[in-house]
Amino acid sequence: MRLDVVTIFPEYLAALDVSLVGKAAKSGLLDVHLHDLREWTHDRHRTVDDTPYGGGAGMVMKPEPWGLALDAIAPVDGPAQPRLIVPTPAGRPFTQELAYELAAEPWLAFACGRYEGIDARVASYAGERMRVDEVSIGDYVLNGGEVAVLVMVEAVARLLPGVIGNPESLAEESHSGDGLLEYPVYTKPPSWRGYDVPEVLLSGNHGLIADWHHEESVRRTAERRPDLLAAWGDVLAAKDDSDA
Ligand SMILES: COc1ccc(Cn2ccc3ccc(-c4cc(N)[nH]n4)cc32)cc1
Repeated sequence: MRLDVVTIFPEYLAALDVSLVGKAAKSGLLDVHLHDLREWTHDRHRTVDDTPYGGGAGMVMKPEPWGLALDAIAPVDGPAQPRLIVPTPAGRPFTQELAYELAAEPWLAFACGRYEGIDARVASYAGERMRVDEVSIGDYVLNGGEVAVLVMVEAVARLLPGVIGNPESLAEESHSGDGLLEYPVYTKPPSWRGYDVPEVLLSGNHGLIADWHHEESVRRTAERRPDLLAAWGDVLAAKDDSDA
């Protein structure tokens, strides 16, 4: 997979060279290209923002540098186009499902906005030749898109074959598809500062352990994410109807 990231703070994305994503990049599973948006400015101050039409606080990122950046990275007459991901508080939710979808793409480009966002015409212009998704990583407000890109790149990269050591672990994770949160995990020692590992996990009885895992997942989901449990209940009800 090729990844292009355009930002006015390329140093923010240095984290992509670390750990899992860094390993994927070094092993050729990921081909990461970082770009400084100011490369595509031509005034003395390398200006990337201006005041918003319609008034309002803050500044908006000018469309011209973004248009030049997109044309340089993904030429109009090029053999392929990337899927463009634009982090924004006003975007569609980033979910594990979307992470799997993006992991199947051969080429992703990420546009990191700052200020109050990017001139809306940039997404329209890009949309003429590539799929554009405006994506939110959660209902809270960041100062820019860089952190959101780090989140999404990590969530996507770990799904690529060969990136993480134990692919089976992907199936058991929270949000991995059964709709429940992950059960609590333990390792040695069996007793630590007065806290003991649940007996069942030391029993070697795989059936009881599986039951305990499921019960703990349901308990945690009911406690922390009742919204997921409601959805899970609907799935079960639909399954019962179809089995009836
Ligand atoms: C109109 O309201 C605002 C508009 C933009 C901003 C700052 N900002 C600029 C670019 C940018 C990209 C992503 C995000 C973001 C994404 C999520 N889930 N939270 N925050 C924030 C971003 C603040 C507020």
